[in-house]
Amino acid sequence: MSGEKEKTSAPSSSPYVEFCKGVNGHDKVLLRESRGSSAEVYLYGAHVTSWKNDHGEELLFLSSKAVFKPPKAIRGGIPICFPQFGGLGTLDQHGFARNRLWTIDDDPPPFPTNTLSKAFVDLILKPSEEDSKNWPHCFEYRLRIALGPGGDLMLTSRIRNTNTEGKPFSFTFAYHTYFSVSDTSEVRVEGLETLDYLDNLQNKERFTEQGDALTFESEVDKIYLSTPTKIAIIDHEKKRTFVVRKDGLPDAVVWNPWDKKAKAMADFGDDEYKHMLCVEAAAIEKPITLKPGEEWKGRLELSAVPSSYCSGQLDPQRVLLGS
Ligand SMILES: O=P(O)(O)OC[C@H]1O[C@@H](O)[C@H](O)[C@@H](O)[C@@H]1O
Repeated sequence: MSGEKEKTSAPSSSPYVEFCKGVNGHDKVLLRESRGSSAEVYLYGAHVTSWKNDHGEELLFLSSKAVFKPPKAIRGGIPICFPQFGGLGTLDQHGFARNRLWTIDDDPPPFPTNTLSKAFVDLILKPSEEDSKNWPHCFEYRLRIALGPGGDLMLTSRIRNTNTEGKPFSFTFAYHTYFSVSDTSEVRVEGLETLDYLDNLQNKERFTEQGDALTFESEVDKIYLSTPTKIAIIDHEKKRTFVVRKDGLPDAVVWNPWDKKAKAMADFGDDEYKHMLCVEAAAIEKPITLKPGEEWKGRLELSAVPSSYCSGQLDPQRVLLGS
């Protein structure tokens, strides 16, 4: 509009994207969609800590004991596990991306897909000197976090090998999503039944999931292999179904620490395991290998849809096919 001074300071806020301070003065980005849904992203870890629907209801679990202080990763939301999932390598558990300070990517390369979203932020991570000592590879990790007009949350990771000496590198990866649920014992996960999994509680031994949808009554820590691109988490008490859509991420981790492990974690409330479930879109069994100049893309799309589930009346195919 004429007469209005254009803001020159970067980054500049808009009705859709606001740059502000969060817990302990950490930089935070608020994404808002016109119908009322929102998300919060900390630059520390490129960590999504909140995702709310257009009624303002929180959809992600964030521990009341979460520590917003480096080098600890934030407990809850969506930590990024890169370049290593879990203890599968020489790095610290889940790699270093979740406890590094990311920066705003002001000039991201164009996105091939056309999104209608105006509420998005582009972040970038490049290795520090210390990272290069522990993991001697050059990379650029670009992450776009976007809220769709209907409130869907979309995370797109683009990781490029920028080694100049012709060296390839391999990594494992996960979007470690903590979903907020009314009661973990009442939740069902559909889309993983009959698949093979590695059980982290039994030395990563391989088993095949039997029977029906997954339900939970004790600690679970499983890596499901070659999973479908859609997984549903059905919370009948809340009458809500989360649909996880993923691309480039063949595996899916399901984790809940249950009571004993919950008590052993300093940044997790003793009873909080009753209200959370991690379903993590991942690439673990077959590490991703990139030659110099190559780029990998891994995309996660989360939606929360109202569901009127009554036990025994649900056709899993209908949830997964979205009809
Ligand atoms: O405490 P962290 O490092 O955030 O990890 C939490 C859990 O993350 C899960 O992804 C792993 O499968 C579990 O084994 C692990 O305990």
